[in-house]
Amino acid sequence: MLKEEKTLQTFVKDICLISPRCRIDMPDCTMMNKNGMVSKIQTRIRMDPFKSNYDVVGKPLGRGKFAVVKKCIEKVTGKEHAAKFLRTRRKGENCRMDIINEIAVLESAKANPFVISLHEVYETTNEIILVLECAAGGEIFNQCVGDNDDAFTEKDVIRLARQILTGVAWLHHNNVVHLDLKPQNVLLTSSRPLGDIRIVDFGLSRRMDNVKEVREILGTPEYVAPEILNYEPLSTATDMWSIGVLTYIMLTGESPFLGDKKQETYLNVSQVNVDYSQEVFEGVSSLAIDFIKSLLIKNPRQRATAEDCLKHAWLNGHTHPYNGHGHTRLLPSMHEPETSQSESDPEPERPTPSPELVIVASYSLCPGQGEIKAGRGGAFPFEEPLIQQELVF
Ligand SMILES: Nc1ncnc2c1ncn2[C@@H]1O[C@H](COP(=O)(O)OP(=O)(O)OP(=O)(O)O)[C@@H](O)[C@H]1O
Repeated sequence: MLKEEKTLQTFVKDICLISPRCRIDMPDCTMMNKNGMVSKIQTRIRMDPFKSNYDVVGKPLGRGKFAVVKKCIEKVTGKEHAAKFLRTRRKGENCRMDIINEIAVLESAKANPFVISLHEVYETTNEIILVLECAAGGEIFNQCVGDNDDAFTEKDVIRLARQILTGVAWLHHNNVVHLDLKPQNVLLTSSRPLGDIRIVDFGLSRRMDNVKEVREILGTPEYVAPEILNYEPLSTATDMWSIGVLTYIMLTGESPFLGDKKQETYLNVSQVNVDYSQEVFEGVSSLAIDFIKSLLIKNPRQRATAEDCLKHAWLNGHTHPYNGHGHTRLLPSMHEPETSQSESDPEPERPTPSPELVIVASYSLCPGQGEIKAGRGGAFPFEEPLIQQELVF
């Protein structure tokens, strides 16, 4: 057995034994509001100028809707980090508490080897800066849409999926749900040689303990589970759906539910309209397909949990041989997204389009940042997260 697998197995065993060592530092319940957001952090927020302590280098590592992430070097140590600059005001509202919640989740997951680690926090008049471990290999998204030489082999996907599941099992065991797992939020410590995964972006995360029910409209259309569209309670199973989608994309390079219109995407999700054909899964083992099928199930209660998944035969050395290419898929060429934005600014806020679907009461969208092939032919832009609109308890 490989050393890394051994470590993973020990780690998973710890989780399964509900080891007290694995439990995250539980914040006082009074520090948690009723929608599962944590409002108390332990990290000291620094008010001295970030730039006195760090040099920002190169072009941005990535952008989100309200954040830009830049590589920086800590002056004292010479160590590389990723600084996430988050605007505190969004659409005219003070969103500081959302950022505090993100910090709290990162803090509490510091013992989780597959969650990005938080080094320091700074605050200025308009933004909060999270100084994070730098995941130099970038998003797994890039390798999902990369050409054949960059594409993951099934063996790669097995190793990465085990890491994602181990990280997520840990979160779930500690009552944390991520709610925005997608190929842009799973990073690599290095791309060549292929490194280890780091889960990022806990901006939508919630704690499920001491919360009766969380029903929110959030997530990214292609990855959201049917219960989100149906406005039903969210749970750890909601993340498991996204892992099913993520695995499908890593193995095939295709997004299983993506349609050419948002309505079509939503319909595909709510009808669990998935293409498991030979054509899409050329050279992929039947166990891999069986694994995905255990996750893309409409009823959240019937979906495999992260711990179930880690015991699945596909992740435990029972794969069938790969195709002759040693790659999981043959990808069409895909172009990089164009950007005319200045490097230092986060994406500008876009006007909220009018609602397009009855089942999702209202949501806002911003343009895609990349492209991936839709499950049913054609390349369509990735869609950005739905913005939470309403909470019901
Ligand atoms: N620690 C890191 N190391 C390297 N790159 C990173 C790191 N954190 C984030 N990135 C890059 O920046 C991008 C945006 O980061 P992140 O998803 O955390 O921002 P966000 O504003 O919360 O995003 P969203 O709008 O999707 O919620 C990521 O997709 C990734 O490409």
